Amino acid sequence: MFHIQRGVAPRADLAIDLGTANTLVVGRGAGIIFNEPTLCCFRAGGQAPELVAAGRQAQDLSGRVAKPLRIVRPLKNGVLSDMTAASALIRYAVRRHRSGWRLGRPRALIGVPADATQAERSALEAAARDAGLAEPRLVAEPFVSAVGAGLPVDAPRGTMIVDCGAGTTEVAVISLGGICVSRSVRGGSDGLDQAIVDHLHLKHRFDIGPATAERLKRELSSLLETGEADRMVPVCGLDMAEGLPSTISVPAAELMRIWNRYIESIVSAVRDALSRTPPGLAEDIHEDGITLTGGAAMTGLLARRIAEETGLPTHVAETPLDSVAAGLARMIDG
Ligand SMILES: Nc1ncnc2c1ncn2[C@@H]1O[C@H](COP(=O)(O)OP(=O)(O)OP(=O)(O)O)[C@@H](O)[C@H]1O
Repeated sequence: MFHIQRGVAPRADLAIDLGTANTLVVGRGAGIIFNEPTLCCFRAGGQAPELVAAGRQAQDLSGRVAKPLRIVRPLKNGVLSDMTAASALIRYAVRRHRSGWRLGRPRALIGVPADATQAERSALEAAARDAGLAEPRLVAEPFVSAVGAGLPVDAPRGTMIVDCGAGTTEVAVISLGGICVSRSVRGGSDGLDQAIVDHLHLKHRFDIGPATAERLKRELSSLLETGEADRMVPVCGLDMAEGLPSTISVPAAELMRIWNRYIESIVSAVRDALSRTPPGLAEDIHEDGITLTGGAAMTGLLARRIAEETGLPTHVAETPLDSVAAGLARMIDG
């Protein structure tokens, strides 16, 4: 069982939800003080790469830079893939609010996937220290998002949370302040973007950029949710045969297969977690249902399909994108 370390949280000055797609920083007593994409833009050359932009400014440059500039995603599948970029982003995210803390390095609470390996945890702690934070403490993200969603995590009652992020989907059964069962699917909603890019490239010989893939994914998710799969979706990009910018129309139904694969992997993780849940806690989940958090839960499609496949009531948290940050805020505010 993953138990939260009591007494650690109230001592933190700030808390960080370093997500694959979005990074949020919460200040003690100040709420969310930073909420921007997890992206950096570096200029190569010299001894070390120079940070040119981070967060929203880096996103504005994404898909539009050429050498010596390079867009870097510090995380992949929920865990650090580039220490230098992660540490630069953390430093950037907390810099404006440094004056709010008393002298010294701020102490931080940081969310981490429940199944992160020791090496992945150590890398995150090292990046945080390198960014000027003291005593970084890690907490399991599904637990924190359950706190943020207002679930009764301390009660002697089984609660199931599915945190649907960009890089990882985490399923957890929580009771008495700890995680009893957890399952992870490495590869979250961002995998859909890449699958859409690959599909258009292979089937239509048509290339699109990351911003178009993200927009297309959201548009498709709402069409599929409202049962409008027969609609044609205009896609703007580069026609590879002609070598010219162009617009094509693709039936939403054609991309349904991509969604199905993603949803099936989540449903199978939920089923697996349920099958390993002690019967008493499973009965509680049968009564209370499943709660979804994370940005990918924004589409009702996911909740509907999980409810259909498990027969359990499935709810989306009130502000799914901010659940981890809301949980971190509650923990550091004591
Ligand atoms: N309306 C929507 N429909 C579908 N997907 C959405 C919608 N809104 C946001 N998303 C997706 O949610 C993801 C971002 O969610 P979130 O911020 O919870 O992830 P993260 O915390 O950065 O990732 P992780 O926890 O996996 O490291 C992105 O992949 C984004 O495309």
